[in-house]
Amino acid sequence: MDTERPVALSVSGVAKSFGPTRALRGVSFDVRRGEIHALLGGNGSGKSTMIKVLAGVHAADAGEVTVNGAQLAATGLSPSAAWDAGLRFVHQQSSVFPHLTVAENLCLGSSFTPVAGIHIPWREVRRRAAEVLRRFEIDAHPDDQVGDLSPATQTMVAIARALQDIDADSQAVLVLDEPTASLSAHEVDVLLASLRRLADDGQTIIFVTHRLDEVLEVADQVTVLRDGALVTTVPRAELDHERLVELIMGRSVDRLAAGAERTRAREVGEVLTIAGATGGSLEGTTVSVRPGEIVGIAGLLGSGRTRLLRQLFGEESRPEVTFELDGRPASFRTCAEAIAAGVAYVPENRAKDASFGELSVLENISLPSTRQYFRWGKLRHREESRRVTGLVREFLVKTESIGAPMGSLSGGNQQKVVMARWLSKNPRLLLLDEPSQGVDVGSRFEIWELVRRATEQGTAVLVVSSDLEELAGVSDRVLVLERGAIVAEVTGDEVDESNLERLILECHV
Ligand SMILES: Nc1ncnc2c1ncn2[C@@H]1O[C@H](COP(=O)(O)OP(=O)(O)OP(=O)(O)O)[C@@H](O)[C@H]1O
Repeated sequence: MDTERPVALSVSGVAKSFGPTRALRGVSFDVRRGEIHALLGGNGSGKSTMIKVLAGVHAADAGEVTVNGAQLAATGLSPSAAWDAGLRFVHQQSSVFPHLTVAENLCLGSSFTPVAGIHIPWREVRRRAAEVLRRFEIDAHPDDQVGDLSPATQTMVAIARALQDIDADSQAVLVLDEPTASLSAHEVDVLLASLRRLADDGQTIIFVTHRLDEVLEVADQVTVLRDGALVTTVPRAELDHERLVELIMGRSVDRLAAGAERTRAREVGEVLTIAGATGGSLEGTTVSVRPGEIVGIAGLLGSGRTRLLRQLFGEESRPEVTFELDGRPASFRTCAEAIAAGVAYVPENRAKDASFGELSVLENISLPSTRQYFRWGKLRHREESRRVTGLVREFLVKTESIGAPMGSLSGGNQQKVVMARWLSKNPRLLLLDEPSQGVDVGSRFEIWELVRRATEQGTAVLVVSSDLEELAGVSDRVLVLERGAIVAEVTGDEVDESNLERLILECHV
């Protein structure tokens, strides 16, 4: 990267505390025009806080932000001042309006203002939206309601919305908070290629990610935070995977190698059987999952992966598909029925579907287990606290205390709390949707170790992940889904990243 290029964004001495938590400790770094700058750090290291300070969501306690030469106090930056200075954001929680259509979302976020008086020129709004969708290769229709789209597609719409009016001359700084977290490999490629194109045209981009391969592929510069402090800003060319991990975690960490010592299903019999959901060469067959088995579910976005998990958890029904759990019919009508039968579900959108932001970490972990702490009509607080404290430690949750509200935890730490909640219940069937999303490189391995320990007790696991390296690494078998049907099964040595990628695309044709 050309160090002669002008500095587009300069962050200087930014500090922010939440009570006793020092989320940012005087962080400084520069981002040059036209570069892709990765902002990295472990869970709770301060990345989101930094972005929220830049966006004017949190007032910093100290520091300055200079955007294209205009100096702003980080202590008093408002959202409108950030916008006027040219900062654009796509936050972890999708920057979209779920109840509006794609066209309406794109229209609201653009400089295109319908000017025909009281009549909104819908045809023009839709035409424009269709063009943006095409440009960003988003598989959606202008009239689709955004809330009905998968989280991945919603993220794509949010990105398109932030980027649609930005051209090389506008000198905006685009900040993306984990834009690829729920995207499949193909979508990640599409997005990274678009970002590269934009940067080559002079667009400045900052992005946060836990996927280090992306950083090595696309970033020009890398800034690493640890415990709220700046570790370093370095050119990507000076880094490899191991060095990056060391910078982020402050120690080396084994790459996810869960496949190497996978626990084989030991018990005989089947925990789960699925009938009526097969197609292609598997049409008419029944799929089963044995105790202790980790079965991966692969497929393109919209192939029905999440839907299958939701059906199993009683959140959706499809009459032609039937399940049996331990030999008993298990087409649950409600989540309560599923939980009572020993099913646990960690959904993809944990903030919306699995967390109670106002409730404490303790309550979030204990909720489905509260009954076990009652003796003679009294809640045994001490026993509950002791157990939750142990889980928080085991799951590497970074929190001020177990009484802290869930909403005060960083995204990755909330994910760990949801995992702790369900794994501690020793479920018979564990459903995981993108379990490593937002979890840092140091915690992934440990989380999979905990899942593996559950499988040793006989828990059967169904896992959806867009990260095919991870899926191949952790799964005993992988089922490939296409249009809601299980169309292929990959076993043994065939369970490998490139094989899965090829098969998914072949099944899609
Ligand atoms: N609103 C808040 N109230 C209290 N503490 C907060 C709040 N927001 C963040 N924190 C704390 O500040 C620290 C930094 O959190 P932040 O969300 O910036 O981390 P992060 O690097 O984005 O993590 P992740 O990778 O998990 O998203 C954490 O200890 C977090 O618990």
